[in-house]
Amino acid sequence: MPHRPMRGMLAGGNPDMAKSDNRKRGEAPEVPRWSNEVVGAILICAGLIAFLSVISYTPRDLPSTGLMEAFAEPTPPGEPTHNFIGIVGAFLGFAQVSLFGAAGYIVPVALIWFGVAKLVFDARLWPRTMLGFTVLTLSGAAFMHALGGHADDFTGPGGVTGYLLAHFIFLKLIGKVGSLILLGGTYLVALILITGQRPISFLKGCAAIVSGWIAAFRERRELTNLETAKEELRAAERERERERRRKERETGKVPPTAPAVTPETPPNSQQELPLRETPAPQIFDASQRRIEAPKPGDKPFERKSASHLSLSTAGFEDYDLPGFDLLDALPEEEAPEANRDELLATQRTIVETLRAFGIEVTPGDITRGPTITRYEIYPSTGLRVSRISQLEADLARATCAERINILAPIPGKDTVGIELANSQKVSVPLRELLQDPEFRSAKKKIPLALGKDVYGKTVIGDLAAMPHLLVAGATGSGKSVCINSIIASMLFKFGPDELRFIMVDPKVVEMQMYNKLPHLVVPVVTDPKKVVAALKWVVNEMEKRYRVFAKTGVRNFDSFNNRVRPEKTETPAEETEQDTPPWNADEEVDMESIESIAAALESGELGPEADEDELPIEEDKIPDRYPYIVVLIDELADLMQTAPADVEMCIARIAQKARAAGIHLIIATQTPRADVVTGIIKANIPCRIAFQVSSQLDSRVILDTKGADKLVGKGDMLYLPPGSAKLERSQGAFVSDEEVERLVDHCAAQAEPNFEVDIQRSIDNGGDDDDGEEDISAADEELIMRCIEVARQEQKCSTSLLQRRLRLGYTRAARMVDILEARGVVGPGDGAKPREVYLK
Ligand SMILES: Nc1ncnc2c1ncn2[C@@H]1O[C@H](COP(=O)(O)OP(=O)(O)OP(=O)(O)O)[C@@H](O)[C@H]1O
Repeated sequence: MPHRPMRGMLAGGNPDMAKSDNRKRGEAPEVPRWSNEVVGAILICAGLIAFLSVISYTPRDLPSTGLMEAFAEPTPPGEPTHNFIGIVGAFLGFAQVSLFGAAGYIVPVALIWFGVAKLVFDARLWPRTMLGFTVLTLSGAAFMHALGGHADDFTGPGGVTGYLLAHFIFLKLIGKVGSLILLGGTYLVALILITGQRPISFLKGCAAIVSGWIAAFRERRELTNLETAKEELRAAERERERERRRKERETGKVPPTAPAVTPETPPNSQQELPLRETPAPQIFDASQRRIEAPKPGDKPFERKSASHLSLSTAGFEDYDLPGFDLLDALPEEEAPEANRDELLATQRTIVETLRAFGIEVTPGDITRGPTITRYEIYPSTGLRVSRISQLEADLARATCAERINILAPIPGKDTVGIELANSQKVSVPLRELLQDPEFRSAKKKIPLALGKDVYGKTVIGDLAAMPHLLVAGATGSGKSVCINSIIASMLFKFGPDELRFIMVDPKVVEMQMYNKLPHLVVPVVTDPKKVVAALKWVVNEMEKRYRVFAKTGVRNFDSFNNRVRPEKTETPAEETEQDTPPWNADEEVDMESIESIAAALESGELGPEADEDELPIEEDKIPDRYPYIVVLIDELADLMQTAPADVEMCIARIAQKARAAGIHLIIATQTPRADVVTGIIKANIPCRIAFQVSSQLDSRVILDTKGADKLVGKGDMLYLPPGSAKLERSQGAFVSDEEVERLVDHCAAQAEPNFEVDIQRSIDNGGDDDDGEEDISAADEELIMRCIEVARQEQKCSTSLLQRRLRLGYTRAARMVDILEARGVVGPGDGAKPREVYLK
């Protein structure tokens, strides 16, 4: 019944109130009474007369005699009356205007309002509405007077009423501003009482309508532009076709009588756009295994011969690398094959949904990976691929997918990919990846079995090339499993003499099972306060390695380990250096590490270059080979809470320079916030793995782009390989805790944990290699003297000052400052301020 709300509004200002009013009157049907209609008609007529009188009122229509003389304006003789209602209208208009001023218009509106209510809706004259109109008229008149400022003149814009109310009450009591606020408010309240409408909702509604119009207008304009562009494209194609046929006719290929066929396409329709010629779609099931089972006792890697390792195997000669048997056997049964009909049905749904939105596409290949299936589509010519991405939510609804990811386009391809999670996931056991020839390839120095991509290709990273890795994802997304696979990958290839771990685990639970590993340099570090010390030790170790490289004339870790070693007992070192090339001539030249060492020498990182004696590396202390050092940090957030500046600085220093020294960092976090994974850390760790995160913002923190928020969890990951901007989506390798335990037990049975007591002490002491003044060499002593001289001259001392003046590396300069403090030459540190010098 359309009249009900209107009736409610007219009668009581509120439709609900009108209804309740009806209910109160009982169940009997309401019979309109003739008196209501008569009263209604009279009120409407009176209202119209009053309204027309007031809108056409002019004082020139008033008679300029008698009482009216004071109010009338002179009229040229013979001029007709202006008022629509004649002389009566002139008087009526005068009455309304002089009584209520500008608010005089409200009176006829009220009369018409009540008239319509009575006549059309048979409503009662609801007292609240009458009260509303009265308040509206009075407050309107008083407001106009207060606004007009005619303090003692009742011919002002508020009429007599406005004058009396405003002048004698409001302006006197609350001044002009107060009156305007109060009267304006009262006016608004009266309007709400009458109409039952809330002005804010009303304005909001209006704004929504206007913004809807604007959006529709924009969309129409965009569509028009698109159609114009397409039409131009089609015209150009037609023109080319005509030209081609003309040429063919001229060269005689087509008989001149043959009619020239022009592909006429009706304009303005996406559907009629030429669809591209595309290869026939195919279905690939990449989730199936293609690896043959290894023979019992097979290993991914065999230990290198003792002769090759020279002296480096001390204590680990009999170390036996783990074999495949330590991992669970791959299930005999293959994963269920993809259901072709189901895949084709989903593809049809995708194509039809897009078509329903006016986007014409051709279906392409379907690839079923272990976790997701990728449906490729070929967009028609001239279609903006971003239009497909905009329909993400609609495609998710149509395919009933929980999460959907649209690659528009698939990097390196001319198709758009729509990725949907499989109803049945196929796990990727670590063993399957280790059996892959790529894992055993000699090209990868530190192979890491990461997972399998949607095309079934194994994703094997090389930590030596990365050279550092950031792994991030929400809790439960598969991070720990990934870290375990990474550690296991390394354990399968390296003995404790070839690779050592420093594991940092502030959460205490994740890495405890590795405490037995003979590969550990020190037991798993769990105290966040000691982590900085451990990292500082790594920085020192890195710088020490660089000094050794400089001393032996090699450029990097590989050259050092593969160099021809001097016969210590027979040949003096100098002669050997002359006789043998410093590095293997067949090796590729690593310009980066050369530059890195040159820069390190330049900046004094490797100690003052002029004086060879100052290098605290003695020939007989140079080891035969260095092991890789892999620093694993599980939960960066905990460390960043304890000592953000130190941790960030150490990570940045290691990340910048450690590659050529054979030191690599793997950092994991479940808190991908910008204050944890800071810009400095990200800039230095370009290689990343992201597991599922909760928001696009988190994804951007890890990968600098969205995508990780669209992952489906449990090992579904995005991998940003080194030197590439192309993210690879894959299913992470799965290794169970039992498998890891078996692997660790195997390694532990081969060799005792060989913790470095000195390093542990250094970490306990705060990260310096030298614990105290006792270890200061003669060369150091001379340097200390030079530092004291600088401090005395400058009457201030800081690490950066010593770095600058004596061309020292940071660690060395910081150590000098500590020694000067211990000797009482300089005062204690005070933030960034230089220290006080006691020696005057
Ligand atoms: N690659 C994978 N394949 C199959 N299932 C996986 C994989 N990775 C993880 N899962 C499943 O997800 C669960 C959670 O994984 P995981 O413990 O690695 O998460 P997490 O991100 O480390 O969480 P937390 O930070 O709480 O430790 C595992 O118990 C396992 O069932």
